[in-house]
Amino acid sequence: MNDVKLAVLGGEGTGKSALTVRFLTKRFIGEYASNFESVYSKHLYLEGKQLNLEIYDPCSQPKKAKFSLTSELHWADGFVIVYDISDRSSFAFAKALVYRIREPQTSHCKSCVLHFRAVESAVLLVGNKQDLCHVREVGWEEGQKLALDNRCQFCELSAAEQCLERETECEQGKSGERGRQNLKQAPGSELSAQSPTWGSNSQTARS
Ligand SMILES: Nc1nc2c(ncn2[C@@H]2O[C@H](COP(=O)(O)OP(=O)(O)OP(=O)(O)O)[C@@H](O)[C@H]2O)c(=O)[nH]1
Repeated sequence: MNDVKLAVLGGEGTGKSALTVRFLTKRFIGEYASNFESVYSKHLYLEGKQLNLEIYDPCSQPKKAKFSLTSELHWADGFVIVYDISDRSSFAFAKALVYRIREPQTSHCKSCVLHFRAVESAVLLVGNKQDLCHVREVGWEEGQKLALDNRCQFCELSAAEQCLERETECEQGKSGERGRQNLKQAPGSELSAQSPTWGSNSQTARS
């Protein structure tokens, strides 16, 4: 079975936990305790292959050096960078994260070390809270451009609701279908959460 490690990063309150839990359980839970960072584990099938997916969901640590990302770059195979489409500052934060991951000096990242050549990490840029498109501060085109310019995938989503319904209401909400994950849970697969083996605040995972 292949192991795939994903780190979910982004500004405070952008919905990292909501998206992670929605993906894992198909449920939206409105409020989370944000004091702990967690690594969730799940078995699933993707394109006929069985995967053991580990997802790192950090807690927000405003005082932490925001863009060092050293531990994450060593640990993760790929990154999900989340911003809130109704919060422009969260887009600026996401942009800085994308630049950090893509900057040439990031040659010590896990995938580069593994392959002894400049293999890039996969990055998915997610504009969350598409249901708040009536108070949108970041255009769909801006997200798409940032992604294209930095060799990332891009989608807008709402962890809170079905995007398809919202698309009919939002002039710019054309990306929800593209953002759908084509991941299928393996029969008998298990979801579990544990503390990360690295990080500055390795404590009990939230439930
Ligand atoms: N309207 C709306 N609210 C959302 C959505 N996703 C998350 N939220 C809300 O946004 C707030 C923050 O969500 P979290 O999932 O805790 O965000 P986070 O990025 O994990 O937060 P920190 O860990 O504190 O940085 C909560 O009140 C959620 O209910 C969404 O798609 N739409």
